[in-house]
Amino acid sequence: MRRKPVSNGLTGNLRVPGDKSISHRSVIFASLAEGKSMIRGFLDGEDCLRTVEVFRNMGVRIDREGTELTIHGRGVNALEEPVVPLYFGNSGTTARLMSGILAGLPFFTTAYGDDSLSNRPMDRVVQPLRQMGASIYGREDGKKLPLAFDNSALQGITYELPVKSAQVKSAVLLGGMLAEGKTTVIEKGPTRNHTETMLPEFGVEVNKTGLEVSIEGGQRLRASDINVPGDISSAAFFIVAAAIVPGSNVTIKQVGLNETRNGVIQVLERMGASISVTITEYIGKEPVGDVNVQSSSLKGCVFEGEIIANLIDEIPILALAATQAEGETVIKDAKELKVKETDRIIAVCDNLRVMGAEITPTEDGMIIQGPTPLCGGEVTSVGDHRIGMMEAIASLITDGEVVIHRPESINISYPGFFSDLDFLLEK
Ligand SMILES: O=C(O)C1=C[C@@H](OP(=O)(O)O)[C@@H](O)[C@H](O)C1
Ligand SMILES: C=C(OP(=O)(O)O)C(=O)O
Repeated sequence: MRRKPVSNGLTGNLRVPGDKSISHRSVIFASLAEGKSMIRGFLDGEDCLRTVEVFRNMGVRIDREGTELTIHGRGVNALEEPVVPLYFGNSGTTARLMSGILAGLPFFTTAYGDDSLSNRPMDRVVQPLRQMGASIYGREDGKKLPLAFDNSALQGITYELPVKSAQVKSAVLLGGMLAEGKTTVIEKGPTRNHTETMLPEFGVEVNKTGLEVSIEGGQRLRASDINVPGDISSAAFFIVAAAIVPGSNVTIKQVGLNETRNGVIQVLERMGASISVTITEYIGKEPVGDVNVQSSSLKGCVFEGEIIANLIDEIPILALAATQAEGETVIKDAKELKVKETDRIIAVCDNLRVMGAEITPTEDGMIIQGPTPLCGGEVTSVGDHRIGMMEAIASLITDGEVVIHRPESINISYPGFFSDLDFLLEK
């Protein structure tokens, strides 16, 4: 794909597609529940559609009309043994959350992923689930997909998370929901909290005190309708675009502003971006609102520690913002980037360097000097949706054409990305 730099800013109001984390969880919880759930604003990107397919293969009727799903749940006990291997595609969230469920189901399942997912660590969920009594087999002794889950009764555990990961927290809690007794997960620091805030909407009691979350096994889920807010991780691409392209004024409407997800806004504010946020409503426990951003000069900053988990998927696009900021930006404590769809430390640095950025990878992040004018060239998404979108936004400010290889990976989380971008560029 070829993208040309623009001479005008981005303007207008936009609703971005539904939140990916909330869409996955809506499908999982509604499929385990008894009764009919309607999910509105569902993200119809490839990753979330994998989660839908997984439950269809276990006998759940899920009707989809665009971004509206009707899920005809019949309860956990009505799930059927799939006759085919389950395919998780590129989706880490499907793989980790579903491992918690499959480990606790009374039948045999196998699961596999694409090349990228097959190289991502699964021991982080397999290990605690085995401690709960799960029979899990897999490549490299269960460190990697493909995995197989055999019928075994799970027992609740208390588990201290060795990594800051909402996927691992969720896998253990979901295993705990199907186990006997109580399961407690203790986090090293806050991570996105959608699992624990959404389960009560499906009638499941979850107790959270500080960094400890507990669930009693054997609880039944009842159907619930969910309205999915816009995904702040998708909005982040246009928020940064508007911040760095002169003459921009963009409002992202009805976007999720959950406090465990809004780090990108906090960091951009620290960098001097002109952003205003208005919370307009609460959908369930999720604050939702509008984010207005106008172009302004940015300054470099250091971001590290607790906020990293809160903006982990936004680091590629924040790195681009940093190339346009005055001075040095240092990103630390972000080693988890190495085990995403690609090694995002390397993918971000390699591709931004092609465009002339001064950026150096480190063990747990990167160091960026700015501001640097960016130039045209050939870059690749390396099959990683967030890298592809970052490159498309970078191409707005280069001095010549940018060729983006493998742009189709963007469909993983944002199928209408280019038409939304072009809409904001129309005058
Ligand atoms: O729980 C979730 O929905 C997610 C958690 C994060 O992963 P980790 O749990 O691996 O940090 C994030 O990167 C991913 O896009 C979605
Ligand atoms: C890391 C991501 O997703 P997942 O882990 O679900 O593949 C992401 O969307 O940036």
